[in-house]
Amino acid sequence: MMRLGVIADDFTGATDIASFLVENGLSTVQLNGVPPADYQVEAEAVVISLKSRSCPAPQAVADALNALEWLKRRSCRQFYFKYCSTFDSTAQGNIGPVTDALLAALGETQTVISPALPVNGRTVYQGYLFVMDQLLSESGMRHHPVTPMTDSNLLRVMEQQAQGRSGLIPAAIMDQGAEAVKRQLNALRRDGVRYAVLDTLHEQHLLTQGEAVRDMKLVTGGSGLAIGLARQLSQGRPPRTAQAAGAPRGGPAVVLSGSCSVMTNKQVARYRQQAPGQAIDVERCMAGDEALAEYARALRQWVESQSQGTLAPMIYATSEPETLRQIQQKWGAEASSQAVEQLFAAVARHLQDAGFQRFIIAGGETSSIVVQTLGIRAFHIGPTISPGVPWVRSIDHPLSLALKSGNFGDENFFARAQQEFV
Ligand SMILES: Nc1ncnc2c1ncn2[C@@H]1O[C@H](COP(=O)(O)OP(=O)(O)OP(=O)(O)O)[C@@H](O)[C@H]1O
Ligand SMILES: O=C(O)[C@@H](O)C(=O)CO
Repeated sequence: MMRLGVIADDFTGATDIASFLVENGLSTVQLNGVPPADYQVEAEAVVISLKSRSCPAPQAVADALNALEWLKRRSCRQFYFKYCSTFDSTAQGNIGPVTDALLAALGETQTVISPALPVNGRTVYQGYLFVMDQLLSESGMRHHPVTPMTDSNLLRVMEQQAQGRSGLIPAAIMDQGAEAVKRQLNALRRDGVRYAVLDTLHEQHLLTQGEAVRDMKLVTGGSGLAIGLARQLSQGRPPRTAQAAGAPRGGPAVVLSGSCSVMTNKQVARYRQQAPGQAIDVERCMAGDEALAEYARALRQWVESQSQGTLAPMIYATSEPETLRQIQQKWGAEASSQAVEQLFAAVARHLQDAGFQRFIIAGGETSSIVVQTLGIRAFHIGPTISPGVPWVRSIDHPLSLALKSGNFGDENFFARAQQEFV
């Protein structure tokens, strides 16, 4: 029985929520894009990952409705629209239009807005979203290159994007428990409020929210609300059974790091002291298709020659901001990042052919391109390595992957993913 269908607006965001679902007892499969109508999946929760976060609203709406249709055909009982815990949306914003379209398609008039993930420092108070100790609009997100967030008030942001009105369920009501939250949701509904923004200061608030919305047809949020909801749907079942299908295989492993985030830079620096590493030479990626193919073959040979140690060899494009700035100035940001992605794709394909079975990958775009290249359409979600980063096991191929969002994980992530789980 499919209890929950999640429509996620990006790839590592999908893996993030899937990880919280299994950790709270629901067996979960992630699908990369909407599969054909006859594709069979056995799981209590299904997460469909889209690439719609920075799309224009009409495209994002069409993708979300397509995913909804697939889930509805499987008699899915409840639906969850997953967006970023920092509410990333363009100036034209597609979170509002997608929410409106899903509500209309399900014949519903109200949903909740809950992006919070306190374990990663995202909280909501009086409807304002905080990143650690800063308002969203005063955090680094105000400079985001694609989705700069200059307003932290979620009621306002929603009303600017969507057709209906927003209302708030404040922390004081959240503290009173699920029955009080349900009463407030009903009161807001009577007042014609379509989007109820949920204050969230800590995990207990997420558990209260899960109980309050367990019968709501459509919920929306980051991955935190999934903690509360999964606890309800699994009735508190321990995670071990749900995670079993995604447990990592043994076999040769490699680390591919394509993120330049602050945390990934720290992780790469630490791992270089523990295992063999090879930095990517961007110039060789930019020298045309043949040179790139030749470079990928050379890297395959290097990885194979290094894979006798206890920890997997690493290939990394990860660079400090100043180095990256120089690369981008010389080659162009778009062209250099695409060439690096192509190189990772080619190397991953070679290593798959060479029998590598575990890929540890850093960066959302990098993960997405590698998964696509390896021909992975769906995977079971396994045990959590760090909050929001699980091991996953492909359904279509004998492969296990750890797909890390740029800023997620601790400094020792790459080594821990291998030492503590296989
Ligand atoms: N040295 C480099 N020179 C040029 N481009 C690079 C370099 N290193 C990485 N890139 C590119 O930067 C982009 C990083 O995006 P990616 O989504 O993989 O990481 P991220 O943004 O840190 O992760 P997330 O999206 O999970 O936050 C990729 O397109 C990658 O190819
Ligand atoms: O919610 C988050 O912060 C993450 O799942 C994410 O979406 C990162 O892209």
